[in-house]
Amino acid sequence: MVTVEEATHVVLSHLFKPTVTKVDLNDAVGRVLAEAVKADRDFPPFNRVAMDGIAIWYDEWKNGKREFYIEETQGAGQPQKSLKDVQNCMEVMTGAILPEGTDTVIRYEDVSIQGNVATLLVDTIEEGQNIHVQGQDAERNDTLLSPGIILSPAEIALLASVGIIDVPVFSFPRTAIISSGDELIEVTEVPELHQIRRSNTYAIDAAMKMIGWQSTQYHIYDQKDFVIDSLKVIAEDHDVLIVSGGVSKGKFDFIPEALESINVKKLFHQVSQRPGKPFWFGESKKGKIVFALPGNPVSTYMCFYRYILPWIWKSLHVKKEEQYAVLAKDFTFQPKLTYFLQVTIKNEGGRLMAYPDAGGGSGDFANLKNVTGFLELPLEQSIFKAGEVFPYYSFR
Ligand SMILES: Nc1nc2c(c(=O)[nH]1)N[C@H]1C(S)=C(S)[C@@H](COP(=O)(O)OP(=O)(O)OC[C@H]3O[C@@H](n4cnc5c(N)ncnc54)[C@H](O)[C@@H]3O)O[C@H]1N2
Ligand code: MOO
Ligand SMILES: [Mg+2]
Repeated sequence: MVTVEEATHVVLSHLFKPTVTKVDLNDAVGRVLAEAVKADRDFPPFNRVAMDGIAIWYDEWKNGKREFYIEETQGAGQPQKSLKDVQNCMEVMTGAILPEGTDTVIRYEDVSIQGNVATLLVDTIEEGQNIHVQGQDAERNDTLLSPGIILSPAEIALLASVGIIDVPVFSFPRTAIISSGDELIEVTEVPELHQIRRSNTYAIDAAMKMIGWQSTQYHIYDQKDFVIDSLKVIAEDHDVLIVSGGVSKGKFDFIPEALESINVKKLFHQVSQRPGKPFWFGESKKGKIVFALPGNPVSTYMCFYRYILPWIWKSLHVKKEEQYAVLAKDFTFQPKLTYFLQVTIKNEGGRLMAYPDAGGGSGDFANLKNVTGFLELPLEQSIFKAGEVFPYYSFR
């Protein structure tokens, strides 16, 4: 048996090496950027007029000039124009390149225009005002985005602006989610009294889909040879196997043995945690990773969030901050195990308060809909006081 810390260390030392693939910019949100992106031009690429109005040469105003003859208009999308006489002005529109021979923009609200003459209505202006200066936000060749960023709408805008339509992203591993157990039937079937519809693989698949990770689902029955043959075949076509069930002490819990018989080396079996103690983890000679999660639905679910999610993020070079929350009510847990306490998070005055809602054990997956995640309560402690801060893992 290993501790949660040891298990975490082992899991995070056996990462998947992602390949780089290209996705269309329109499909890239939520994906993980695989290469650095540099500015192809300055940001902004020219001195950009930031207000609709007139552009003047500031020194003229400084020398007392308040009325300016309007030479012409510089619109957005027009090549740069030139002020012929510094005593004059040019009408300018937001988004236009600042005309040559001008250095200051005055808003329409601050001038009165009669015929071709603009007269200032304000007493003070500042040199260079209302201009978004070339290179102010970033310079050409500056690194705008680094690999390992999860692309949000903000990054999509940057990619668009530098002309990247085929976005290099890390690909997820080819992943199989495998349920095991003779009691489990298809969602579409009507169960006999002793049967239940399988739900774990759907939950895991859904959790994966939320981050853009696709998988294929399989089911295997509790016959040893069938388990061995099935796992062998499935392992051929996948980089990662996530198995649910069949890893404990039961007569029909063949998964660990079957995995070792197909040369998946056990890296640990059993973690001093609740739920999810029978968790088995291994790697094949070909570098295929196997997470064999305990079948109780809450165990499967929590092990996914506690181990597999951090594992995939680290594999894809994504840096995720650890989250913490404040226990909102006293709680006691005596066994010498790390306890994953289901909680509902409420933001109270900027503090994340975690309200315990432990549910009815690791078979009670109906409780998962009531909570937002879990607190990790350390093994060496058994009395947990309101106000103490613990690592928080979110389901949402
Ligand atoms: N003698 C012992 N018995 C058990 C121990 C132990 O240490 N000694 N550990 C218990 C713990 S903790 C857990 S967790 C379970 C883990 O069992 P398995 O991984 O072998 O899982 P199964 O036996 O196949 O199933 C357990 C339970 O979960 C239900 N299940 C499984 N898969 C699904 C699914 N896809 N959808 C919905 N429900 C599923 C299954 O029907 C069982 O009720 O072992 C304890 N026993
Ligand atoms: O881990 Mo078992 O996970 O308590 O049911
Ligand atoms: Mg079992």
